[in-house]
Amino acid sequence: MTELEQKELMVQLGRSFYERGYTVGGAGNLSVRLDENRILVTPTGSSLGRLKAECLSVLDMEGNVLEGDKPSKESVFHLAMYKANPHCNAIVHLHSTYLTALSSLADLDPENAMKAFTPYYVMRVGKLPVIPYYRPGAPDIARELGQRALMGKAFLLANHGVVVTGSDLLDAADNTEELEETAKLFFILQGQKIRYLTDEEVKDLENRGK
Ligand SMILES: O=C(O)[C@@H](O)C(=O)COP(=O)(O)O
Ligand SMILES: [Zn+2]
Repeated sequence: MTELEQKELMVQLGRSFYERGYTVGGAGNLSVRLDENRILVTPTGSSLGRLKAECLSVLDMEGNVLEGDKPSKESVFHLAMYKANPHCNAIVHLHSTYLTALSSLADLDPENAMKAFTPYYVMRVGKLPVIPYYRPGAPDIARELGQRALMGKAFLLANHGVVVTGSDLLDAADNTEELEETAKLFFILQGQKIRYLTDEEVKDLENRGK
């Protein structure tokens, strides 16, 4: 995919997230690895519904702006994850409703905020570790995500939202949508007795994915 096509895909994906209610206002940010030395990231304060290809920020791996508008204040954590995990090629950060609700619950299991009760969740994401609360843009988020970037594809930021990775932007978007849908089901099922997948069932799905 050319650089222009990557930019156009980011604009289109941002609009699609916005129009389907996955993001509101100026919340959230997206990024993609352009090559080993550069990433593309959404500008700070921008609505994902109204991105413009020519305004998207191009950064080197040290965070220097090479092109475009002032980058997301979270570009530090995006860069930390790309540096730590060579298989991570795209990142979606959203404050989507059900995942942000989940991130606001007390006493979440820090290793996995949502145990599996559907196979597709295991096949796309698997588990959802929790990063403790830090203010948005804090370098601590970058440190924590950098340390854990090799451990999974998705992370819940306590009292904030979700960070999801993928092999490319569309893969990261599909992982995000599956995760949000699973969180929605989790809340719909509150008060009911959920049959969680057993450890054997989870392992069987994980093995088939290899
Ligand atoms: O929650 C926040 O403030 C940020 O994490 C965010 O979602 C939007 O920040 P920018 O990407 O700098 O607009
Ligand atoms: Zn945020």
